[in-house]
Amino acid sequence: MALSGVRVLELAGLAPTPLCGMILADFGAAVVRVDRAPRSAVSTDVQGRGKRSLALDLKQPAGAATLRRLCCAADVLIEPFRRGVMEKLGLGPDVLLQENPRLIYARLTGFGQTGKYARSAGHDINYLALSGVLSKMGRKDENPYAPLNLLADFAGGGVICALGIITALYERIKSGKGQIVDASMVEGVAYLSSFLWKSQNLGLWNRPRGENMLDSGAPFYETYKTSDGKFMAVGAIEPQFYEQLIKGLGLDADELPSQLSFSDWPKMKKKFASIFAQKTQAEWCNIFDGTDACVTPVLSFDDVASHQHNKQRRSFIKNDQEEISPRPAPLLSRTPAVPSCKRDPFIGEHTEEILLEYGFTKQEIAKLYSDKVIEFSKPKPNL
Ligand SMILES: C[C@H](CCC[C@@H](C)[C@H]1CC[C@H]2[C@@H]3[C@H](O)C[C@@H]4C[C@H](O)CC[C@]4(C)[C@H]3C[C@H](O)[C@]12C)C(=O)SCCNC(=O)CCNC(=O)[C@H](O)C(C)(C)COP(=O)(O)OP(=O)(O)OC[C@H]1O[C@@H](n2cnc3c(N)ncnc32)[C@H](O)[C@@H]1OP(=O)(O)O
Repeated sequence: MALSGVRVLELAGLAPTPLCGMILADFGAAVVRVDRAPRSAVSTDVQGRGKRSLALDLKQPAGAATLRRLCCAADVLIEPFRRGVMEKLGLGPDVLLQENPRLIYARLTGFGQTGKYARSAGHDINYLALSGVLSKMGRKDENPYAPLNLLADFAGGGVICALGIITALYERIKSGKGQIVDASMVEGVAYLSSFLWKSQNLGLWNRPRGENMLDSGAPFYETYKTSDGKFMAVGAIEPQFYEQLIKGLGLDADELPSQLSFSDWPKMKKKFASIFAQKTQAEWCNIFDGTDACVTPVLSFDDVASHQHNKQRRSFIKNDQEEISPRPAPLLSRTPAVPSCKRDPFIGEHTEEILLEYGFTKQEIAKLYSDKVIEFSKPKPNL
């Protein structure tokens, strides 16, 4: 796989860092999740695919020293804490990069390492708000609306941080040097919104929130309820595709206002809604599948893996526990990701094997264990 041979230490955190680590693991990196000791009963990391777990108490000097030693033999460290936490533990980049100048030290935070908010708590919605992007989201006359915690946490956070790490690894081939990746989710999601910034002069966003073409203002870029309580998504922007939408809906273009007549959009939405409400989702799929009308079913998580297109591409996978999840993307032709089929690791499940692999002796491990610096967890056999 593309990242085989790359050793990653991921300090356990909430949603974004686990995704970043899982992406690297899916593409072949050996990812160790460093969990807290004393450990909580259950890990909150549901994105532990392909990782191993080491439980380590970083608050004890011997625990911090253990991490320092691990970092000497690692390529990447990902830390998910707010500004100053790692420095307080004596694990700041100045220390770790001095000991291993090749280390990529990735800091995945909400607000970044500098600035007024660097030490403040926050979550996806706060980062999205500060990026300016949240102000653009939501329907007409409603408050801004955060689309789950997908944008800041995962797109602007986990994925952008993975991009930073891979870029730094690539650069290291030339320079031989590691560096710090300061991945702020505010900036990550702002960067993702470059199109919004750069398209302002096109008039795409001149109207209030919820009244523009791509923010649920337009009748041809909207979701509609079907007679069986499901939904269809319509994205017929270009005139030639809009024409096919109109045809599929059984309307006559000559009797309708022009596609870009803003003042007619609310009326047209009502018209489209009443038509979509007359047939089931499956019936609309029969009409629109195979056309360029840009009309697709809004699939539920129950239906998505069995949809013909997704099945044909094997876009969803099942692990040993029969749990379905999305296959890693994108597809690389020669060295595709090979996601692990095993269950996620228990906290501390691989403590001993990881330490041995990183050069600790059995005696050193026994001492760390008796000093309660590390913990082991053995999976219980199935009854
Ligand atoms: C919207 C999302 C968040 C969604 C998360 C939810 C899905 C989950 C959140 C709570 C979960 C539930 C809960 O845990 C209870 C149940 C548990 C059960 O097992 C499962 C069911 C639960 C109901 C469970 C269900 C779900 O999992 C939850 C609902 C986000 O936006 S995520 C993005 C958050 N932001 C960031 O990641 C940005 C950077 N980080 C931060 O800003 C802060 O870390 C943050 C997130 C604000 C948290 O602040 P906090 O004060 O808690 O931490 P830090 O200041 O960073 O300091 C960390 C301290 O921990 C010490 N430490 C770390 N590792 C170790 C170690 N190995 N050993 C010892 N000590 C360690 C570290 O030294 C720091 O100590 P100090 O505070 O003394 O300096």
